[in-house]
Amino acid sequence: MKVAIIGAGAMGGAIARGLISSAPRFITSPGDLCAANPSPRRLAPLAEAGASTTCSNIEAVRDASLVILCVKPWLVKDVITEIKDHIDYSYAEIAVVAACVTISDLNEWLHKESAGSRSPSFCIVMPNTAVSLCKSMTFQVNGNGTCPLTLKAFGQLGEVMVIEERLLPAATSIASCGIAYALRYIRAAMEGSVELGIRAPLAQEMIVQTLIGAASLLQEPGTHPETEIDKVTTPGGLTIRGLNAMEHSGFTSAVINGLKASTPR
Ligand SMILES: NC(=O)C1=CN([C@@H]2O[C@H](COP(=O)(O)OP(=O)(O)OC[C@H]3O[C@@H](n4cnc5c(N)ncnc54)[C@H](OP(=O)(O)O)[C@@H]3O)[C@@H](O)[C@H]2O)C=CC1
Ligand SMILES: O=C(O)[C@@H]1CCC=N1
Repeated sequence: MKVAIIGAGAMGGAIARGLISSAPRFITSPGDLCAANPSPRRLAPLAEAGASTTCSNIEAVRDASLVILCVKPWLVKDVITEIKDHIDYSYAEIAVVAACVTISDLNEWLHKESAGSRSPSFCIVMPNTAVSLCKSMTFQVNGNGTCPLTLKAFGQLGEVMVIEERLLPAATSIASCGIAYALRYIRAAMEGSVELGIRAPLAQEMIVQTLIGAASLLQEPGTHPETEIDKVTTPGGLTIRGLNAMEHSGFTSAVINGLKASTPR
């Protein structure tokens, strides 16, 4: 089965690396993947990993069963116009990875006279950059049909939730942008650690393991962040002083404001 990735930038490249590393679970071998990008420099590492690469979007989508479109949102319409006549709507699925496009936009852009009234199977997919390590939180909004190939592909690349379109803006902010917010917390904690005399690489190791622990605690059934925080905060102790100082600096408000600011309208 051929998978085409159109746009091999940050996200397309990460998806390609994730699919290659998870072979043979979705693609049988790296050669089943064809990545297209205008500048060859993005393609070189994928070619080295065994994927087929091309600067022609049309060549990439020919005979593909799954087309994953990963270009900037404002290019989606033009790229669809370029490739749609070369995609066989009778079997191919189209997964569009782009913020701020809607199912209604895609319905209109994907329509082609030659297909009569046949609509392609398509969906919007919103992963985060951890797809490259198969640890993404990905959302899928189906436009037409259930898009089982897309679900299976992204299921190899982490967790997938099929959601309603109305939830996608918030979900994008929480997880696709949110991975950057989590990383910014880590950077902030590293800066604090350096001020406290810990070298940055050692601080990074300490903080990352602490966050893995925190996330793992919350993966246990029936728990909640505040329940776990209560276990840490000795009355009159150290942690509550730190938490209160963070709140005086607006920690919770900063996070809420950030999530709201990055929710597409
Ligand atoms: N980055 C992220 O974490 C996330 C991104 N997204 C979505 O993914 C999409 C891609 O974003 P991102 O990967 O960050 O952006 P990038 O700019 O990193 O990648 C876009 C790629 O598309 C290529 N490109 C430009 N024009 C065309 C074209 N006509 N045909 C084929 N490829 C083309 C670019 O090539 P060149 O560099 O040669 O111009 C570039 O490699 C966006 O719509 C974004 O909303 C969604 C979730 C998370
Ligand atoms: O910042 C952005 O617009 C893209 C979409 C979600 C994550 N990155």
